[in-house]
Amino acid sequence: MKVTQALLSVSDKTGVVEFARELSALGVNLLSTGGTAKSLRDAGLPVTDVSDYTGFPEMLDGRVKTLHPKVHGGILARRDLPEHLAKLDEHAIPRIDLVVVNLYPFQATVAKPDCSLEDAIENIDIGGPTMVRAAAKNHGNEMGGVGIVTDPADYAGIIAELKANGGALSYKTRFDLARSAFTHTARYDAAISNHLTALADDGSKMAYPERFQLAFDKVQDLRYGENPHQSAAFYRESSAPAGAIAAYTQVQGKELSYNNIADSDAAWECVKAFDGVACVIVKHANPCGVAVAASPLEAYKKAFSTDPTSAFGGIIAFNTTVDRAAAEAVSAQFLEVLIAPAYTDEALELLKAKQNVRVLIVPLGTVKQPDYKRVGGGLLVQSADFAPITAADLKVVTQRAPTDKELSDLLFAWRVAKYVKSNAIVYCKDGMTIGVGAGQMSRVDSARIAKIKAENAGLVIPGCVVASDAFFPFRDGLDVLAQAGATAVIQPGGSMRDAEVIAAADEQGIAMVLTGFRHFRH
Ligand SMILES: NC(=O)c1ncn([C@@H]2O[C@H](COP(=O)(O)O)[C@@H](O)[C@H]2O)c1NC=O
Repeated sequence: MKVTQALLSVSDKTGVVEFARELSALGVNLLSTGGTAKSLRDAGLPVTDVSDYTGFPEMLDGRVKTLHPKVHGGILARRDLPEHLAKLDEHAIPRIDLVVVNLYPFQATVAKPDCSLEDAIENIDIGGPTMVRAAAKNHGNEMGGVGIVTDPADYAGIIAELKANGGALSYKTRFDLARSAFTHTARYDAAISNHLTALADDGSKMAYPERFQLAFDKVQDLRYGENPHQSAAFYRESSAPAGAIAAYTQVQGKELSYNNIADSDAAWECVKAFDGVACVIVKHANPCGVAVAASPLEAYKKAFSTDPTSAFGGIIAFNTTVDRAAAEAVSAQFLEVLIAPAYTDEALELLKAKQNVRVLIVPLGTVKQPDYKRVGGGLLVQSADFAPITAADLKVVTQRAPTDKELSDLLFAWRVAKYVKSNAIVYCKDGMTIGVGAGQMSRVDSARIAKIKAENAGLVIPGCVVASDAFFPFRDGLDVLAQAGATAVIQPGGSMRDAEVIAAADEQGIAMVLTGFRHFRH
């Protein structure tokens, strides 16, 4: 069924004039509301104001514009039911076959820090969603129906199809548009609900709404989940920030798996924590090698040497452009995923020889999103673990203060510890990890494991520094580090036995600094 009449009513007027011009050239009659009609008329297009069409003025400050039977009858009449079409004739209501609507900018309005409740309420669109839902519901069938366009990005495709299809939209297109339209209004209402249910009785905004709606779009089905007997898919937030792993572009390699994406996130978040050139190798969501250096090649070599055994099959991330030398070096090991903000052409050329390696480009950027964790029947939500620290924030509690070199390694170790699952103990020296103890139920065991791993890798522990993601509950963990030859420790402090732990450090000539906060990661 040919599109004969379109109603255009948009807040975001991007591209609407060009779109309407094409529609008009295709012989489509244009109806429009105040501001949109003005834009079209100013561009010289023939347009009828909805108020002239219905015989009713826009009223109540725009609260009532399109809410009229002549509009909604024209949209909602089923094209396949003669009695519906007869009813339209009886009341002299022409069909509206295409509805082009996007809504008052509620999300942008409430994102403003000084947004009042009155402002928010006035930006709740009523007539728009009513038309969107009506048109989406009546997308129809093969006999005909209404097209509903809510996204300016769809304008070009619609015009192309109308031109190719004798001025009609296929059922498939109308159905696809209807699904997008219902998503559009669902997300709009979700934003309203999230905003209004976060308002406390005194009008202040609570951090977490009483009712919480989330919006995600499927990127892809995954072959399986964490294990092959689990099904899985990957979803991206509808407003995923730049800098997040979800913003990846895959340049080559096999399809990403569930574990690849989870580990890539861990590697990417960790590598972005460093200002200088850094490389992070992750296995099972834990860094097994982290280093900073003058070049990506050197950073990789240092990171790899922390734990060559675990690096096998790892995820490798750089916070800088991967050049030919670094690409060549990483290609020499078995790796699952390589992540970086950019690659030189030479590096990409070289990586082509390893077609199984998944190569991702992700733009750099700090992500401070809330963190969600599913538990049986519920969702834990918390703010991001974002707590930058400098040397000036540290409190020296031992007789000996760390040297400048120790201090620099301590800050490096603390940054790494944030990304290691608790209990985390990280031995570091010269801007690289020496041994990583991760995910242990006891801190002293983590200290022992990190030491064993350093020894297994043939690395020299004496002279290294150590970060502990949370306080030492007893002196035993500290004693393990001291006996291994560590010379300085960074930890939050705050244990009932801090005095005992500090005394143990003093006994063994260790310099200890406290951060005052911890970095649990479960
Ligand atoms: N009240 C109504 O009948 C009504 N009909 C359409 N709107 C909205 O008015 C906006 C367009 O207005 P204008 O064309 O005047 O710039 C669109 O976002 C549309 O969703 C309405 N506004 C709000 O509810």
